[in-house]
Amino acid sequence: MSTREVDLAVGGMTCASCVARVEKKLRRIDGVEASVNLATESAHLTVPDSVTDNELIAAVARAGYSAALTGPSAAASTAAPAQPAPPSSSEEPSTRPTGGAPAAGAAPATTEPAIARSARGSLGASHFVRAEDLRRRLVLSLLLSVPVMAISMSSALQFSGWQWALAALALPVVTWGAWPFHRTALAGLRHGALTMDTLVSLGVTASTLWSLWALIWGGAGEIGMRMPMDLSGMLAGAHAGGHHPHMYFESAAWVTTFLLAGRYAEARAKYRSGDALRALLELGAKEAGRVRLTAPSGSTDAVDVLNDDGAPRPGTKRCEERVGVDDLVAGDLIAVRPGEKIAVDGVVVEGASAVDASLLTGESVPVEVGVGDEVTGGTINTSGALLVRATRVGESTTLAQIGALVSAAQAGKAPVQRLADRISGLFVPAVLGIAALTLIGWLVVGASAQDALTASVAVLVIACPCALGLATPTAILVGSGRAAQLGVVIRGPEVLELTRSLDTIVLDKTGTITTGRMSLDTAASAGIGSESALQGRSALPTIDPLMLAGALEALSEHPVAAAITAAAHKRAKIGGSRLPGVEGFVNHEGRGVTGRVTGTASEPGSAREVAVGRASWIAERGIALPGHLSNALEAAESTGATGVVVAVNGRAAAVLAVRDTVRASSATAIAELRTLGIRPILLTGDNARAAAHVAGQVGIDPADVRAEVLPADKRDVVAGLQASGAVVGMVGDGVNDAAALAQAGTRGLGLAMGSGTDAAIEAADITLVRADLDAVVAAVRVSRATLRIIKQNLFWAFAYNVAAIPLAMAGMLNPMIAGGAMACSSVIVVANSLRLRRAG
Ligand SMILES: Nc1ncnc2c1ncn2[C@@H]1O[C@H](COP(=O)(O)OP(=O)(O)OP(=O)(O)O)[C@@H](O)[C@H]1O
Repeated sequence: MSTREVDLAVGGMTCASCVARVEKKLRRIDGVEASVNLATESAHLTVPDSVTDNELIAAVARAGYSAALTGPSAAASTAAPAQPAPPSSSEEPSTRPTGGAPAAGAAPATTEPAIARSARGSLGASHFVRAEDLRRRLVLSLLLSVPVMAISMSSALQFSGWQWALAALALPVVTWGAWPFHRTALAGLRHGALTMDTLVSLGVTASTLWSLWALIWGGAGEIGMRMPMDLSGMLAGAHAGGHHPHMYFESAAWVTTFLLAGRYAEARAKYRSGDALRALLELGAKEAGRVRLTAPSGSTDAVDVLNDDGAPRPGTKRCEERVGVDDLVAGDLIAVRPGEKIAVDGVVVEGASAVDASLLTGESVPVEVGVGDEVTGGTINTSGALLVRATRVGESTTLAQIGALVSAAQAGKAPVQRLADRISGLFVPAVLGIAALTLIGWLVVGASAQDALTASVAVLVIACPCALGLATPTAILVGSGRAAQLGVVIRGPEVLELTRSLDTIVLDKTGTITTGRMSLDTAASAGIGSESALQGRSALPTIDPLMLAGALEALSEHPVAAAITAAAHKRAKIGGSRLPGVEGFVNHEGRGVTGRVTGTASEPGSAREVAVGRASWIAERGIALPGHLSNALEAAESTGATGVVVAVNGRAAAVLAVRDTVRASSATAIAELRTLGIRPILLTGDNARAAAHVAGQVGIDPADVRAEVLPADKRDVVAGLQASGAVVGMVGDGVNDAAALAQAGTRGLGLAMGSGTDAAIEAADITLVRADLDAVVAAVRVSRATLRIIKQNLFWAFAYNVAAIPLAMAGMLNPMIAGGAMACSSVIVVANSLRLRRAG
């Protein structure tokens, strides 16, 4: 059965039991897997293709909540949201066909750009509107509740007819102020759902109705009557006796006010914790200069206007127009001026410049790009003008994918949270039962109806485990938002849990501890002619091994290869020649490259078998290293360089030393990992001497260096450490690290450098947007802090409910104190989670 993923925005959920209810309804549809998140008000679903979006939306509606589609849908014709799109998406819907049937009527078609747009526009908007609404209700409730409390508590203020004034002041609070609770309670009840709001609404309604009864029929409304209320009376709650039944307007009003305060704090936290994600998405360009080409013949067909490598043909007319990024498609040509942000992921087809990717990767040095180089959306073109052909636009750009990863992390649920959801799903009926038992129990032992009702109202109000529902999501929201701010993208909340027990971190060398940008150290190399010697000659008697190696390495993507090719190109330029051609190129992963280098203009017809790679592999091929080359290799490696051997026609011809620089932050980051109780291990495919040199520079124990490990064996090193009981985190960047990253993820964590290859990022649990080991420390710190906060939050929520219910049953808790204390626990939980904004 083929399935698809769907994301819904779910409106109206207020408590953990709402979450349980929506999940239950969705899961009732055959084959549907649902994960609903209260904090992000969203649902992530895996559904069989046979189930339409409308069925899903209807299921949520049946549970008493609203739903609208926000994420991918296969069926464009059924993808219209159940409610009109929020007014924030003022732009007209995209009209570009997406391959699906056009959406019927005026409903906005959910084309990919439309989704991207709505994700950006509505992110946090609903939280903001909700927070504003709650703020208005809170302010009015507070203004009215203060005099209600003052009059109730001080007999000096109890003027003639004060009871009626009290009722007049309290009624707007318990009706309009508490409306958010009543509304969701009623919506739930229509479908037989008992949620946390049912409890709150019941508590407030019961105390209000009781008070109205007392006022009108019970004699409490008698003009001139006074009703002192002191602290002991409040604490004694149900036992505060008197000639007339008590009124509880002040309780109802303050319960509402406290709860509104808690909900307001929560809505604000949700809005603010989305800030980091909004900031990330804001990084993207909003507009771009799209270039339309017209051939002299008037044709605009690609074949007529573009040459083979995608650059405009000479003589074509260019016309540039400013368009929104949502209107771009892959294949569009985009002009990027100096200082402008690049709007898409693409390939440079014309021009050269330096691109500043610091926003995305934290790498402060701009990278030189020229024709054929890839550029990433969100980076800034600093110097020259570029013409870029878009390869990925909108949702598929690197930037959008990072954003999607962050929101997926926020929408997923940690195992601890599932537990909290399940518990609260059972909690409501249990509490209603306890409240009923309390009422009956007190009546049976002969208490007055007033005492019995007060105790049972206290149970209802105290039991609302709103704090329980907030404990995990708020911590994850704030924690993963904070992590994103620090350049750490966490794939899912379960990842947070894993960092707790992390005790070993395996660090790849090239590109992780070092920058991964290598250059040839000509002084340390041997067997290649010096440049000054070359300049005087027109043609070489025998072609230089560096040129042969450079020609071959031009076809490899390894950092070592890039360094050799760059040096060979430079030398070719000086000599006024070009790199020779190559046939039969083979890449031997983690070892080197081989191929046949064909003749140059000066030596037509000659061809040489060339191998470039690590010395041990060259030796395995039966090629011995003469003494002077062997000395050169040793000398280069002992200073931390990577030495590779060039063999021509079965004989070692040269040793090339390439050098990489250790990242400035690596040593301090490794020291900090140690203070976090994590043992750093260096894992590299490079030679043992270079590895030991780097380990010495950054402070890794020589015993913890694993060098000359082939890519396939890197996984085994991680597995071996795991077998010895270690919980391993692996940090890597290359394709050769992907398997080890995935292995680490089975019982620990895989962390990929954001500057690394897609394969590494795909395999990792955490992506470090900042190419710095500092980010690893930040990831561990934030994750540990988040987990600690989740546990504290759960403790507060549980301890509070468990301890308070018996008190309320015993009639020792006045409903007002119960409501206040409960709101406090929600505020404690939210405030506790907000502490994560400074974590890391
Ligand atoms: N294209 C290549 N040209 C020359 N030598 C190569 C090439 N590819 C690999 N090698 C040799 O094999 C060694 C191991 O390569 P591998 O890709 O496994 O690790 P690495 O990238 O150097 O280091 P790390 O494992 O720290 O990322 C390199 O140090 C180099 O000596």
